[in-house]
Parts: sequence; C-alpha cells; structure tokens
Amino acid sequence: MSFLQLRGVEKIFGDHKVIKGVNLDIEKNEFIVFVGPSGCGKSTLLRMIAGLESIDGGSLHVDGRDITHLPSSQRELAMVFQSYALYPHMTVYDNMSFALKLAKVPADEIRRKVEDAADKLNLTPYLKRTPKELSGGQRQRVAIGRAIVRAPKIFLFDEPLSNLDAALRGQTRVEISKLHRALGVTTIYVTHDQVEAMTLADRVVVLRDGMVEQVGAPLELYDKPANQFVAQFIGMPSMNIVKAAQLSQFGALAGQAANRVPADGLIGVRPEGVRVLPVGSAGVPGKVELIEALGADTLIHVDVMGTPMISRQAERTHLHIGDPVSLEFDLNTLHGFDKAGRMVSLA
Ligand SMILES: Nc1ncnc2c1ncn2[C@@H]1O[C@H](COP(=O)(O)OP(=O)(O)OP(=O)(O)O)[C@@H](O)[C@H]1O
Repeated sequence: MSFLQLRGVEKIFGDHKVIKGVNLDIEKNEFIVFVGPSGCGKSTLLRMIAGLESIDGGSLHVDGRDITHLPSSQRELAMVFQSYALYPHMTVYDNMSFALKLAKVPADEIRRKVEDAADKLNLTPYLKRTPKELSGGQRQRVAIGRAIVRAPKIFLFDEPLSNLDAALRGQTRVEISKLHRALGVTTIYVTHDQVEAMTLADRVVVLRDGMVEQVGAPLELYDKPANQFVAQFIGMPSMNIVKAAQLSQFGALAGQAANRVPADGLIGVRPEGVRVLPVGSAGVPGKVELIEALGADTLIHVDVMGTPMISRQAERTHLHIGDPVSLEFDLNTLHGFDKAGRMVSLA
C-alpha cells in the first residue's frame, strides 16, 4: 500500500457532489501539487486529507492506517494556510511552540525544536517579535515553522504564497523546495500558480470538476498530456488548438499531421512549436494581432482564419500589429486529440 492512499473519495455539500470519487497513491517523501481551475475542489480535497472536512464516501489511509474518520488532531498532519493563521498576540516563539505545549512536550525539548526550526527558516532574530512586526514572507515562514516543529507525517500547504508579491513568492518557493529536500517529509501543496506547480512538484495532480484528469511528473504532463484539458491547462501561454479539418487546408506538411487524427479531431501545438515567418513563406497564412515583448522572449499572437494562435520565440521581432505573416509548425511537437478531447497518437 502506498504511504497515502485515497480510494473513491467523495465530498457532498448539500446536494452538490464536489469531489467525485478520487483515487490517488502518494509515496513517502513525495512532493505532490494539486492544480486545477477555480472551484475544481483542490482546497476541499486537501482539507479532507487534513481532517478539516468530513469524507462522505471512500477511504483515506496514511502509513497503512485507516484515518478516513479520524479527527484532525489525531492525524499527525500539519497544514499551512494562505492566511498564515498565526496567533496575533503571541511571539514567534510562542506561535511555533504552541502545539507542542498543548501536547505536553517537555520545555527543553520544545526549545530545541523551535530553535532548530527557526534556524532552518532564518527566523532566529525574530523569535521575540509578534506577527504584526514581521513581513508577509516572515509570517509565512513562522507558519511553516509551526508545522515543522510538530514533525508531521505529511505537510499540507493551501496556496501558501498567494499573499506575497512576485519577488518574495519566487524566493519563498525556493526555500520551500530546499526545506522539502532537507526534511524529506511527504508534502501536498495546492496552488493556482503554474510555475510553483512545475518547479516544486515531483508529481502534479490535475483536477477538474472534482475528478482527477491526470497525475504525472511536471514535464510528463507538459509533453504527454492525456487530453485537451490537461494540454491547455499546463503551460503558459496555453497550447494552441486547431481543428484538424482546418489544418489540412494549410499545405502538405500540416495536412500530413492532420490526417493522423480523426477528421473531426483537433491538433495542438505549443507556442514554442510555432514559428513566425515572413509573409509568402511556405506555411499557414495569418495576421499579427498582438505582440508581447517580455524581454527574454516574445509572444506573437496571430489570427489564422479566425483561429487565434500564439508563437513564443527567443528572438525579438520587428513585426507590427496588422502585418501579414506565415506560420510554420514544428511537426515533432504536435499533439492530436479526438472530438472528445482524448489524446490520439500522431506516430
Ligand atoms: N463549505 C462549503 N459549502 C458548500 N460548498 C462549498 C464549500 N466549500 C467549497 N464548496 C464548493 O465546492 C467546490 C470546490 O471548492 P474548492 O474551494 O475546493 O475549490 P478550489 O479548486 O480550491 O477553488 P479555488 O482555486 O478557487 O480556491 C466549489 O464549487 C465550492 O463552491
């Protein structure tokens, strides 16, 4: 049995089933990230694992033990919230030691654990401060420290970085990654942020409407999405999707690829697989709609007979909005989908 095992897990709010039979196997020390559109049930599933929401169907085992209906306090898990949820009038030290005091851990052991965690999180100079005397990033580190001292079997993170600005998010993300490598504790992390998902996860779980769409290593999902939903959810900007019937009008090469999917199927191509060439080159004719010069790379939005497509290139561009261009697709990176959006092999 895997370290954490979910079988047919369900959640019903009123008459609305929001988690619809989730099966998952998570191994010890893995870093798992839940992603999916707003409202798909990421937080609910995490809270069910934490014991903060009841499990209405199915089972949850951790380390061989059935904890489906065990109260949160007995699950040996620790959760870090987006809002930090620190006690405002307690010092950092007291916030971090609170759960241990409740558990009647001896004072010298508490001190050792808190000081050790503070050291790992660069919080030693702040132990006597209260949360309001800390920055957002420092507060989040206290929340993480409070989880660490309890030596939980699993860390649960619910969008822990979403209140931080972009620079601090990046920095704290790196710290969380290092911490995971140092502590090796099984971690489940919910986020909206693609970069967090791709960089932190050993495996990403893509959820949609209360169900698991695909589970895999970040680049596995990027390179081999099981369906159109995952293909378009993973990757920024999203994978371009064109109807195969439309693509077959675009010259012999594109037609070859289009012929390998059903006539009513779809072809997907990532922005980096689309090259913008001067008008008149062999390729698919289009018109530039928007240019986003991001510095390190450039996104060129092109209208192809009413279908919007995005090209990502490392070079800067002299093109302007309204310019006619030709698009060339990298045929090695095309993805095929049937009418229902399921992946079909183009090989
Ligand atoms: N306490 C509740 N009572 C009723 N419905 C709820 C409750 N909590 C969540 N829901 C519903 O369950 C669904 C899943 O919500 P959840 O917060 O898990 O989604 P999410 O994927 O985490 O979304 P977001 O990314 O926006 O935070 C939503 O339709 C939500 O409205």
